[in-house]
Amino acid sequence: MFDKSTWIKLPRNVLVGHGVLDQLGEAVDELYLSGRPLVVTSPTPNELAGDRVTEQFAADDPATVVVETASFESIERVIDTAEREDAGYLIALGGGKPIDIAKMASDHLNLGFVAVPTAASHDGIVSGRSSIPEGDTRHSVAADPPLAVVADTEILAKAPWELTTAGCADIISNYTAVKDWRLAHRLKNVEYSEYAGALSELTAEMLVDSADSIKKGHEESAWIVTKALVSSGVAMSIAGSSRPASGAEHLFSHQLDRIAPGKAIHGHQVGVGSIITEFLHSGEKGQWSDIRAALASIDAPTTASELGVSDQEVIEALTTAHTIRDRYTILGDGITEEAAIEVATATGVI
Ligand SMILES: NC(=O)C1=CN([C@@H]2O[C@H](COP(=O)(O)OP(=O)(O)OC[C@H]3O[C@@H](n4cnc5c(N)ncnc54)[C@H](OP(=O)(O)O)[C@@H]3O)[C@@H](O)[C@H]2O)C=CC1
Ligand SMILES: O=C(CO)COP(=O)(O)O
Ligand SMILES: [Zn+2]
Repeated sequence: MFDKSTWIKLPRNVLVGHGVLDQLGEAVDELYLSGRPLVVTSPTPNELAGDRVTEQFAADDPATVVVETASFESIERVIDTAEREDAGYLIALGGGKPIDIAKMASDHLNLGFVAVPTAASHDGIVSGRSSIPEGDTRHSVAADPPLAVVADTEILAKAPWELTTAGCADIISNYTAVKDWRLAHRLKNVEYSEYAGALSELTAEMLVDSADSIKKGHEESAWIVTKALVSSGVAMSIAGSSRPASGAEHLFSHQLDRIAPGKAIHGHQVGVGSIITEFLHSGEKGQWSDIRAALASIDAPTTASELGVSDQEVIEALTTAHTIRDRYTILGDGITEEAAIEVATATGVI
């Protein structure tokens, strides 16, 4: 008997381009949401665009909640505020932090949400996953993706350049994420989607091919990167997991978040992780130097010192990354300190 089935959840409206923030109200109207919107944002995005968002919903008496950390406490706060303010739907305005928090809160509340990214810093903008740290672990939780995404390249282009290069690096890391996924499929029978894997790789390839056009101060860069982030998020939605965009390079990054908190941003850490894990996959003659060159060409860090972390922190993150979650990768059940030092040295990361 044929017993396969799939359920792919995707946004209904995706607007990317110059000035599209002013079409947010129109994009939301088309979703037939009702009631009062609750804007979930963080301090800087709220200052930059909070008023431009709320004024489009003036007739519906919008409320705002400002969160500062990506944590389960922040999610609780948003849930409490939404209940107290009797919100009908949520609008996430900001980087990955408010978007992930709104995604989880809306899932809990059974309310729709709309994403308005102010930084092209990672591919969680569109995905049906939230990534929240808790103690010694990190939860990648399934949660419905946004009903609409409104990504204004004028705003994204004015965000700190590092946030855009982080988004590029998050996409470049798809190469190794897909290798890890295929490995886990072969060795551990993890379910693999050819379509999601191919889309994820194609997204990375297209970004690398456009690397010459990705330059500080050019709105075109925000356009290229945001389209790639959307495409990568769609790959995750098709897969029903973050596997197409998160392998051992992400485990390494999640560990660095714990070992050296606040020193480097997500996309930059996964980029450096990708150089290392590509070397582990394919050895000295593999494509690790192509990944390093692609990262360098868009101004993303390629070494521990450019990340602002110590060599020892890199080694600790590499040797412990496999413990952070149950996700089989090229790190297997862990690599030794000697192996970590060797690969980090051979790739010039330390
Ligand atoms: N769901 C998923 O699939 C994924 C989720 N993530 C998660 O996303 C988070 C990382 O995303 P990231 O975007 O870096 O995190 P943040 O939302 O913390 O944003 C990074 C920084 O940029 C600031 N910022 C945002 N927009 C602008 C702007 N336009 N101009 C100036 N500053 C701005 C923020 O300000 P302020 O401090 O005021 O907020 C913050 O300091 C992590 O929690 C990570 O786990 C990452 C990848 C994928
Ligand atoms: O960062 C991500 C994809 O780029 C999400 O991955 P995680 O599931 O590892 O949090
Ligand atoms: Zn990522």
